[in-house]
Amino acid sequence: MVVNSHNSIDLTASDIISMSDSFQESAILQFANTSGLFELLKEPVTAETISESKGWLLRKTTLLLNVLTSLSLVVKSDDKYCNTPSTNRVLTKDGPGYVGALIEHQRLQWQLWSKIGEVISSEEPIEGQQELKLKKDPHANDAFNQAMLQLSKENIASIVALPEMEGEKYILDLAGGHGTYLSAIAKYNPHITGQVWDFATAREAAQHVFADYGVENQIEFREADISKASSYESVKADIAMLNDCLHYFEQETVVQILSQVAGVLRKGGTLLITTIYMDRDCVTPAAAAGFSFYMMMNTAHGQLHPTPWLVDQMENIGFNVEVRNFGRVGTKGGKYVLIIGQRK
Ligand SMILES: C[S@@+](CC[C@H](N)C(=O)[O-])C[C@H]1O[C@@H](n2cnc3c(N)ncnc32)[C@H](O)[C@@H]1O
Repeated sequence: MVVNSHNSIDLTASDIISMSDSFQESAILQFANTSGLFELLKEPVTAETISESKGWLLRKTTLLLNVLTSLSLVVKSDDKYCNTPSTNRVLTKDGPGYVGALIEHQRLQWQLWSKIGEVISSEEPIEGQQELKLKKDPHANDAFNQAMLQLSKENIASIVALPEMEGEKYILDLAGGHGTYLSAIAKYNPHITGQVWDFATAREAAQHVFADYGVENQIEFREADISKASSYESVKADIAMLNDCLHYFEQETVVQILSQVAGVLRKGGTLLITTIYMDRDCVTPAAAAGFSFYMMMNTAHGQLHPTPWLVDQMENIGFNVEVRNFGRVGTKGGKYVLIIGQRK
């Protein structure tokens, strides 16, 4: 790999072949996750034990365990295999950073990703995209909501700690899905009330989360489309959140949503947006361009919006805006930001 004078990378043939091969690693990881293999590898065990407990052929089970070892997901010592500490943390159900639902959500996208040509030619949602799939596939819907919940966990403490969360406030968690942000805020401050707005497909997950946090008396779920002006009629709020959701919409709709949200916020009210950061060039950081394409694949109107463009729109609408780095820096230079808008 050579970095040339324009900072683009001159890939070698071997880089390109690795790029093409990388689907194999995804498939292996996703199969191990969905089959429950990592739950069996919390303690050192032989390939025979795994093969018997799963009903898999011993020779092929051994090959799977060896390749998982080569991928650093498992360690092999003598004849026994065992999860690495990071696999225990991230890929077993009682691990503190468990993301198994997210990996399952990715696994369920194999068929969709074989249809890039169809997606790129269609204005309408196609089979396998979220608009059609989540309504009719309870397993996919559950994996999606749990995946989003798992991803939000890293951000919750920073949102709860914002000074804006003090006092008696009415908060809207727009496209709030599982409702974890608002539940955590309401648990921290019993004077908080509010609503989580999302589609019917998120209701059950959100109601479980409200009960887990013990905040059912403070907040409620409302089935509402955040892109429709009618959803905002007669609504007033002190704080609105648009966390990780503006990438479901084309630019024109984003501007409408921001204006509608500005219209419901009281003077001095706050709009919070968490998002993956993207530069104006729509290419950097590389992780952002990848995520933008991922949203195009998963939804009919999805794409990530450049963060400076979002800030411009908010300022035009009448917000004082601040952008803070937020959460950890991801792979391929990816980073997360919290955009805070104060209504003038
Ligand atoms: C990536 S999830 C984010 C959930 C939550 N805000 C978070 O940050 O974890 C995006 C959510 O937007 C919801 N959504 C997408 N389009 C919507 C719309 N037009 N109206 C309401 N919710 C919508 C989806 O159903 C999904 O729950």
